[in-house]
Amino acid sequence: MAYHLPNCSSLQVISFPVVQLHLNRTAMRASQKDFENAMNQVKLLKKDPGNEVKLKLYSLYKQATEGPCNMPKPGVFDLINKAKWDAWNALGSLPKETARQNYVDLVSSLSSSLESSSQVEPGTDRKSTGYETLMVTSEDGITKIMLNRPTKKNALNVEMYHEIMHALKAASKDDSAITVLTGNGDYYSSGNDLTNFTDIPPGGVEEKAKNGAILLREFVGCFIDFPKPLIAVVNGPAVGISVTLLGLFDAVYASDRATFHTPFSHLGQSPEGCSSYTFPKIMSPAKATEMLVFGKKLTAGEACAQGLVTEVFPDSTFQKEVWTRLKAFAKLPPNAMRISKEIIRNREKEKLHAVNAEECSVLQGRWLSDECMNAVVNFLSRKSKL
Ligand SMILES: CCCCC/C=C/C(=O)SCCNC(=O)CCNC(=O)[C@H](O)C(C)(C)COP(=O)(O)OP(=O)(O)OC[C@H]1O[C@@H](n2cnc3c(N)ncnc32)[C@H](O)[C@@H]1OP(=O)(O)O
Repeated sequence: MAYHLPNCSSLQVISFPVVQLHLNRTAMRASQKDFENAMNQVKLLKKDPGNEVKLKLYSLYKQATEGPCNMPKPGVFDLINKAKWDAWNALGSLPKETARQNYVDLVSSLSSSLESSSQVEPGTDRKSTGYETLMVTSEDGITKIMLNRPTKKNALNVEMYHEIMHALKAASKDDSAITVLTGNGDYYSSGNDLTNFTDIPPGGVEEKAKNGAILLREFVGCFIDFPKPLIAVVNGPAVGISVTLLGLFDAVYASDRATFHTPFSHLGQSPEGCSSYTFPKIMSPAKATEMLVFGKKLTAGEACAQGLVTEVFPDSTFQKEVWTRLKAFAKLPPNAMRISKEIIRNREKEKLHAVNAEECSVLQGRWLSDECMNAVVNFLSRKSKL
């Protein structure tokens, strides 16, 4: 069974074997017809039901067709197969007939809740921007880069990292005066997409970690080098790399609903986005340690008091107030703003690139640690959240 498909989301990674297995089964029994109908319905679902549900479907399918889990437990690094094994094994000695019935019931509930959904899938207008994971617009002198995976809390998958770099490079050359990064939906961003860890290349986890470090270094480098005023409009909670990068922005406006959380130790990881350098400078070494080492989550007000956030607005008026202000900023002479940013930031650039390189190298090692692997497995098998 192929568990890793190049350039596929984790959702496909898990759903594919389920569908393939379904197609291979031909044995007929009394309620086999309903079961087969349900298998076909799964393939027709228009909206992705999410990994948790797909693991449930997988486990029920296996239990219904093969009985209790009889496979050896996959290794800790084999994330997808381990999550699937855990789900199947958790069904214990559930009888085959019950599993089959539960599978049919689950598919039926999914069909009614997902098929009838009139909610427009976010990103449907992506053809107008050419991006899969972003909405990029340019008007009133402002290029707005909006993270657009709201159903995933705007988690940054590999494609999004590349698209943000592309959008920043384009914005640095377009005729807008300022550039804004914000999020679509209730989150600003939940940080690195933890399913990025599941697509292991032929060179194994070492190659995966090396590629991740190269990508991260290039990604953060784009923020260090960005030449125009760069403003974050933090519309909701921010996690991980979406928080650390804020130290490289020129202004950060936040809704009072936003929170700022960098749970690196909880994830067996270490700081990135130059935060090991910018945060102690912005908020003092001790306050930076509380955030980056102990994972203390800050409210928007606290982040403002620490200097990470420029100003906080009530959520009810956030968008109106912030965009009015940004439109006024965007009318200022663009060359003067660019030159002033340069004089404020340029003497730090070399240092920031060196910090970025060091952080990426340390993280490369962290990604290979048991602490990190276990945290990712726990999230993917839904044993833990932040
Ligand atoms: C290569 C460069 C690497 C750079 C290094 C970066 C490091 C970091 O950014 S570390 C921070 C990583 N982020 C996290 O650990 C957050 C993990 N997510 C959560 O703990 C929770 O999802 C939450 C607290 C952010 C939100 O909880 P809740 O409101 O209960 O919503 P759900 O958990 O149901 O989430 C909805 C949907 O979104 C998926 N999702 C959310 N965050 C992530 C994520 N970071 N990675 C992958 N997927 C994420 C979640 O799985 C749900 O999906 P479905 O189950 O398919 O509905």
